[in-house]
Amino acid sequence: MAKLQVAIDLLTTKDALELAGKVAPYIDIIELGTPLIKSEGLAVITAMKQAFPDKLVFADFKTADAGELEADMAFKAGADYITILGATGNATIEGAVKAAKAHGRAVVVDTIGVADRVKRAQEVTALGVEFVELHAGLDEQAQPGYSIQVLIDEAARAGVPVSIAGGVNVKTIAAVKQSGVVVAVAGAAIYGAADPAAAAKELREALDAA
Ligand SMILES: O=C([C@H](O)CO)[C@H](O)[C@H](O)COP(=O)(O)O
Repeated sequence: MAKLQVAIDLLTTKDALELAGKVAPYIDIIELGTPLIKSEGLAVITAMKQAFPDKLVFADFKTADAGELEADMAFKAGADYITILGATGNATIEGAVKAAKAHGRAVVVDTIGVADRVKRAQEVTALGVEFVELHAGLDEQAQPGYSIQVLIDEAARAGVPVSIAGGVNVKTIAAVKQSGVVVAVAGAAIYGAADPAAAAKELREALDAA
């Protein structure tokens, strides 16, 4: 069963906790977006895990160096997952995996900036990461002609555990699931909705039905 991850790209702990409270019944993983962590620091991770101990908390660090140190910081704060950039060297990913093993947690590799996402996903899976996020970030999504279909096609041929992030919504989530992902990530489709709880419920139902 594919998991549903809400990406919270809000800027305050208060707003993030409020959103999580609305959508928690429908989601498996709570992602604290990179701007949120930069704005609020490690304390937002601790606050979220304390408020939702039964949810998996995903710290979107997008680490590019000092993998073991940053992963240790995220896990000590309460994160279940940390993201490391796939565009960085293997040593950074291996360091984060070492910290994850020490804490009993997991590393996710984010493919932002990677030219061949499928090849890199296969390479880093061999290093011990939990899954790879095939990701078109907010700036890439804003480019003319962007389509999530490229990520869906890549997921279908990856042959390793992947998630998709970058425009997942109620229209695309069935195709996202059918591509074989282990996690579907939805940010703006939930936090940008007039009724985030209703949006999360609709996504949950569409994901489970696909
Ligand atoms: O990870 C993200 C981005 O880099 C900013 O932190 C987004 O949360 C992720 O791309 C989700 O995107 P949308 O579902 O398209 O909002």
